[in-house]
Amino acid sequence: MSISAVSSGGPSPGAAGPEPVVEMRGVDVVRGTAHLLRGIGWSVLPDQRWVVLGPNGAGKTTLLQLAGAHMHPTRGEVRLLGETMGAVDVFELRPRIGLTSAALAQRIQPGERTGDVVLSAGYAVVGRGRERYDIDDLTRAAALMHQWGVQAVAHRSFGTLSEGERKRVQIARALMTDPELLLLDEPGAGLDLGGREDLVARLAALAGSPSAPAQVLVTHHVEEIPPGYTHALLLREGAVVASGPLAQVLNGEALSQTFGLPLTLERPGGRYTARRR
Ligand SMILES: Nc1ncnc2c1ncn2[C@@H]1O[C@H](COP(=O)(O)OP(=O)(O)OP(=O)(O)O)[C@@H](O)[C@H]1O
Repeated sequence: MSISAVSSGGPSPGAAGPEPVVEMRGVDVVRGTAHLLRGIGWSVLPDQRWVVLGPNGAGKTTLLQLAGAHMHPTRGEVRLLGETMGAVDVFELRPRIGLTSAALAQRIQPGERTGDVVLSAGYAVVGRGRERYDIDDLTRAAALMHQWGVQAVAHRSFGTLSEGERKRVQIARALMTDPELLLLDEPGAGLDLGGREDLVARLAALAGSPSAPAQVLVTHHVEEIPPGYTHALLLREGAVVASGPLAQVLNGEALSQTFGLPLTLERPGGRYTARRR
């Protein structure tokens, strides 16, 4: 099997510009009496890199589940890679979207060989079974493991890796299918300072690559926003506080409103930092 030949989702003929990879209109997600998301409107273009910021329980993971075709909205329209959710086979859509999350990481058996965790992504399975891989797959997996600094641990079992190595293995796996959209749910969670800085630098390099997919990064921490990210969506209690180009929407006032406490935001050396006012 070759899993590297995936269309790049370019502009449709006659269209004024590139088609959004994510488009949400009037989206609500309701569970019982709980409104997880309300009235979400959001559009992500192929060359954009978005950070989604918000406190615990704001609805960030729910938003990423929708964008990853792992959930349907209760109301409203979600279009992913030009397809409308509800009118498309999600099993055809999901390989075109790379997703990393704590929930997916928990499905990886600690005894799985790390190289197989990356390689098996094309079959949407965790770990190697009876699948057959061709030389292109093996070459791509090796290149991605090199790019994410985990080639040296390819033969180790996943359970023996450090948290930083695990996070980078998951991103390499998410990129294995050459996705048109990469969704990263709190990739910096649980990392020490060195691990975080290494991850931010690698994500900044990916953000700067013109051939890289559209990217959406969920985090609680402005310090984790990689240089090169272009847009921000700020969420609070399931609703959008602000959304748009990073330089326009990310400021102390919007951040204070999002997190519900008075904050100042600074950007020394191209990196953001926030503290209580
Ligand atoms: N099935 C469900 N039924 C009721 N409430 C739910 C359900 N799933 C999630 N929630 C609630 O919806 C809210 C949003 O959850 P979500 O995981 O999207 O938030 P989050 O912003 O990712 O939070 P965190 O930063 O803590 O990971 C939370 O209050 C959560 O408890």
